[in-house]
Amino acid sequence: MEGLVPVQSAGQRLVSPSLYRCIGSVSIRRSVSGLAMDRRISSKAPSQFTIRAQQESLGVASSSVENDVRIKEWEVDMYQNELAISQGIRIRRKPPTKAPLGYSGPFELRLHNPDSPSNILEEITWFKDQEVSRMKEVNPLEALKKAVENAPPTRDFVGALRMAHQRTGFPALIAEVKKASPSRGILKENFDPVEIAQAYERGGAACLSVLTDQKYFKGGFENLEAIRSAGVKCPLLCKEFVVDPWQIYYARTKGADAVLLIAAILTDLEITYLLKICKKLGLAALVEVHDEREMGRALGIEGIELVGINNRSLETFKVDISNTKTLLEGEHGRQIREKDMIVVGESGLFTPDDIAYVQAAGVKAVLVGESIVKQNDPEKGIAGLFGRNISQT
Ligand SMILES: O=P(O)(O)OC[C@@H](O)[C@@H](O)c1c[nH]c2ccccc12
Repeated sequence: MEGLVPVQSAGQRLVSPSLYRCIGSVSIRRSVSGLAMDRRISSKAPSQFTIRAQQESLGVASSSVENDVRIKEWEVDMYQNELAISQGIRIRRKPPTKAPLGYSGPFELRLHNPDSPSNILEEITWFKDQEVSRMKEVNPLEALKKAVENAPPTRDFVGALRMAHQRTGFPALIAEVKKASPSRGILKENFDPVEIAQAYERGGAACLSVLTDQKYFKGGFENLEAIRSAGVKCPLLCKEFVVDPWQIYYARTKGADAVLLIAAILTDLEITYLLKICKKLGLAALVEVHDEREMGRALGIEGIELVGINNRSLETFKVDISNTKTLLEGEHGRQIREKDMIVVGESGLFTPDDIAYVQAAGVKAVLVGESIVKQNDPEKGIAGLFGRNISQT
């Protein structure tokens, strides 16, 4: 990684934060192609010193140099999109922008991309990108890193799932604290996250999942914090749309024990880096897949312990619990057993038959929101979902 264009030097930023991200002392780029691009740019892009020297000696207008830098930034974003597409990722991470003035290069021939989001997942991802930029200004990464040093230790999310599975003989339950969703609207009017979390814990949940997205799920980081400080013992999954390492640090400071990484929006290299950050911070990571291709990608990434199979497409909202079975058949299922990974069956589970169905398919855990959060008494909701009391077996 040496020899990169510096992220910042002499108090003046040469490239935008979207190009380079700092994790500890290591500067990383957002994509595999980015690694190649780093080399390309580092050999071509002048240092700030050189830029200034050139400007002074040649009298070149600084705006033209800035435009060159803008072109490079834009091109890198385009390369990143190409890489994501090559991995079967349909979600574009940012709205397409027109090439900067004076651009000539490999993307000239590219067909025009529609500039409105093509589905809800893409819309959420675009919004998240801006939201995170705003949040970063209030809470810079350096401050979060300091806060993490003094944060209480995390709880063992994966261990809690394994223990509950052994104890009950059922898939371990990750019970979701969820007020609303774009597909189902408001699920519970009088929503008290702490009360719900405590009821889930009494009902035998192994872990909890807490939606922190405000705009689309009416969740919040304050819910995560409140549940944590109310003395709930279950490990907590921060249910977010992670597109930036900063969000992982932030989740850790707010009491998360695990985070969600959605394969539909992250490249393999991003998942790899984010897993490393999770490990460094003592967090578990639930890597979510929805189709065969994403499952294949997840199996090729080193260090994944928990894979979630979402039965709901985040692009179309279609729910089909046979997705869990399909993705666990054949070679993928064999590799999962061989690696002793825990598979979590996610979404659309309502009855003891549903639980039995995904268990027979091979899951050791389930992630359930709607069917239990909607009940007047979520504790009883859990017993209804499993067909028996799973709190003391
Ligand atoms: O409410 P359900 O159908 O039981 O689903 C829970 C959970 O699987 C779902 O909320 C979910 C799965 N993956 C996500 C990613 C983002 C937001 C939400 C989700």
